[in-house]
Amino acid sequence: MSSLRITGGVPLSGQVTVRGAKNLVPKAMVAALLGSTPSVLGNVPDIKDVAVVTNLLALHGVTVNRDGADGVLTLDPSNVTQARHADIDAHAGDSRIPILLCGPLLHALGEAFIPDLGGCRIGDRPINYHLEVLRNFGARVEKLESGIRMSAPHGLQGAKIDLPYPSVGATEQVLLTATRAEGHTELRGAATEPEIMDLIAILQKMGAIITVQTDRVIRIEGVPELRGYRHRALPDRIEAASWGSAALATGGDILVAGAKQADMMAFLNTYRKLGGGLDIQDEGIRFYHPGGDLNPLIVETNVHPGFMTDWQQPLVVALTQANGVSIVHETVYENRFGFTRALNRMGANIQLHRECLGSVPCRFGQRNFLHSAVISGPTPLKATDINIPDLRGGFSHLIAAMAADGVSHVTGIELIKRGYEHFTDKLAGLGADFDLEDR
Ligand SMILES: CC(=O)N[C@H]1[C@@H](OP(=O)(O)OP(=O)(O)OC[C@H]2O[C@@H](n3ccc(=O)[nH]c3=O)[C@H](O)[C@@H]2O)O[C@H](CO)[C@@H](O)[C@@H]1O
Ligand SMILES: C=C(OP(=O)(O)O)C(=O)O
Repeated sequence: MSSLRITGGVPLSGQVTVRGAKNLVPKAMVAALLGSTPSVLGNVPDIKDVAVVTNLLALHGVTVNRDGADGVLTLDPSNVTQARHADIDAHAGDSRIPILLCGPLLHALGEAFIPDLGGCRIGDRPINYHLEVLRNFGARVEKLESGIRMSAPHGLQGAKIDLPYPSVGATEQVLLTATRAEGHTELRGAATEPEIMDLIAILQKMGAIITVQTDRVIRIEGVPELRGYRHRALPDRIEAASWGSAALATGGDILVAGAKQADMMAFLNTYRKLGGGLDIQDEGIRFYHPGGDLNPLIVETNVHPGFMTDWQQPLVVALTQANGVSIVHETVYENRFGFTRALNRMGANIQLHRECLGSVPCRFGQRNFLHSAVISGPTPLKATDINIPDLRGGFSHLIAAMAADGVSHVTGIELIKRGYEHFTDKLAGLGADFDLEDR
């Protein structure tokens, strides 16, 4: 397990490049299973979640060839086969993606098995919406000791589905199942994140008929066959925002090449109100600390087009340096503030509350979840030893260590490789002072 010894106090300055979005690329890879011919996906980052899905697809007979330099994947689904449960379980890693293989495998093989899911430990993260959706399409769902087995002996039929919450994964579940189902599907309460729209674009390239209406309604007309696609994945708006937060927290200046303004509007507004400097260009976005005080803010996470939940953890580190009291109301996950314990050990002043401290409708009020944070600043941060808890909390710990006075020892950095491509190379390129230790 690798660890980092980070000497803080160095402003991060320079340029990084973000490539394909962690929250789109693995789904696009799964979509290739629906095609009768090979697909080609470009702008693919070298991250662990892509490696996990590559292995899972290979277990099911899909050949995945990668042109490493350009990040181009060629996926050939012509020999799809059922994989052994034990093999799937061993390769599922800490990814959320296996659940999305169900629809395509049910179409291709009439059966599917998914292991218990991984992903960031930021709440219970049930899959009840997914299972309900698949039952609505006609799948039989059986809970096993090690996961869930599904079958669709009579194929899959279009359905009317109303999601209780605009779940990204459940929306993807519907899209990946309905496009080849018999008949029409109407989805109400759909998520509309940029990554969802990019997946819809991919499916349309394959021959799917998908209409995105107003008020989160999506209609899909099932077709008997889909063909392979050629697509360049949209950039990772979460990694871009993470580097922006790092620039502010360390007093630096980072040009994020590839960052796409249209996907980050809510983040950019918040960044500007916080007092961060922005230079929005066609090829990327420059994030910088302009000097002077940072302004305290009230930030409420929400589904798109609101402030994305994955943006909040790195931004909280910058809020610890704002001149006053800030509030973050996390309305998407019930347990996403565990990472603040390490920040408080470093000298931050973050108090967690069970109340909804904001006006965004939230499922967690009065349910004993510490899902609102009150952050008092500015507080100088002191170096400490940190073990990374999850992907975004881990990146926030890296930012804090780089902003802190002294030498921090950060372990468990493998988790960060799930969603940040070559992040130690990028940190070195930005002037960070650290040593990588392999244990
Ligand atoms: C791999 C990937 O794309 N991950 C993203 C995806 O996660 P993921 O798709 O897992 O997130 P969802 O949008 O489904 O989850 C949102 C909320 O719905 C709840 N829920 C979800 C499904 C379900 O069956 N039952 C249920 O109750 C979750 O517990 C959570 O409280 O969207 C999240 C919200 O933008 C992001 O933070 C994740 O980075
Ligand atoms: C929660 C996240 O990822 P996942 O859903 O893959 O755990 C994230 O990217 O912040």
